[in-house]
Amino acid sequence: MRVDVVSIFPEYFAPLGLSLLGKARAESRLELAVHDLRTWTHDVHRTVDDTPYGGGAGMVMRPEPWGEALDALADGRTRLVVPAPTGRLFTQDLAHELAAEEHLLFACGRYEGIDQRVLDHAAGRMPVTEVSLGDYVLFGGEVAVLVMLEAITRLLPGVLGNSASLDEESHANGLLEAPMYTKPAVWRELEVPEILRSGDHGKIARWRRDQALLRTAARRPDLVAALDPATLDKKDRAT
Ligand SMILES: NC(=O)c1ccno1
Repeated sequence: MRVDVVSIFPEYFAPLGLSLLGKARAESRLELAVHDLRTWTHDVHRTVDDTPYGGGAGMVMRPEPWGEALDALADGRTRLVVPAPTGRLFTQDLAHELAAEEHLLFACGRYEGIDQRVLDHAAGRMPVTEVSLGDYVLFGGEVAVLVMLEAITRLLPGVLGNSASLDEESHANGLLEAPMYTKPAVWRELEVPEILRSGDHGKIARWRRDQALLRTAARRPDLVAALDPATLDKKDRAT
């Protein structure tokens, strides 16, 4: 997978050299390049914004630099992703969808956002997806791209040491995962649930499934409501 990120604050992406993301890059599972939008400005002040038509507070990012940036970076494989509060909610399903793309081009808006014509013009030549991390507003798209990149690249083959983790974690099956424990068996008088130390893998699996259902029902009833009934067995229904 190739990823290009365009921002007026490319330094936000320095952490991308760390941890698994850095490993994915080092092992060529991920080609990543970060670009300064001002590269595509031509005035002495390297202007990227101006006042909004129709009035209103703040500034809007001008279309010209973005147009030139997309001209330079997009090709026939590109999917443009624009982090914005107005976007489609970012979920594990969307992370999987984006992880299957050949080329992701992230456009980090700032101020009040990017002139709408940039997205409209881009939509004539590539898929464009505005994506929101949630119902809140950030200073810009950079932090949202960091979050999305971590969620996406950990799904790429070979990036996680043990890909089985992907099958058991939260949202892998529509539920939150069960609580996890490790040694010592007793810590500050708190014991690891006996069932987890029983060695009975069938009972352990059932306990974890029950805990996942109970935890999800308590914290995210919306996820329970969205479950496909066909994925629930009789024991699930009894939980
Ligand atoms: N909610 C978001 O994802 C977002 C992106 C930029 N500002 O807010």
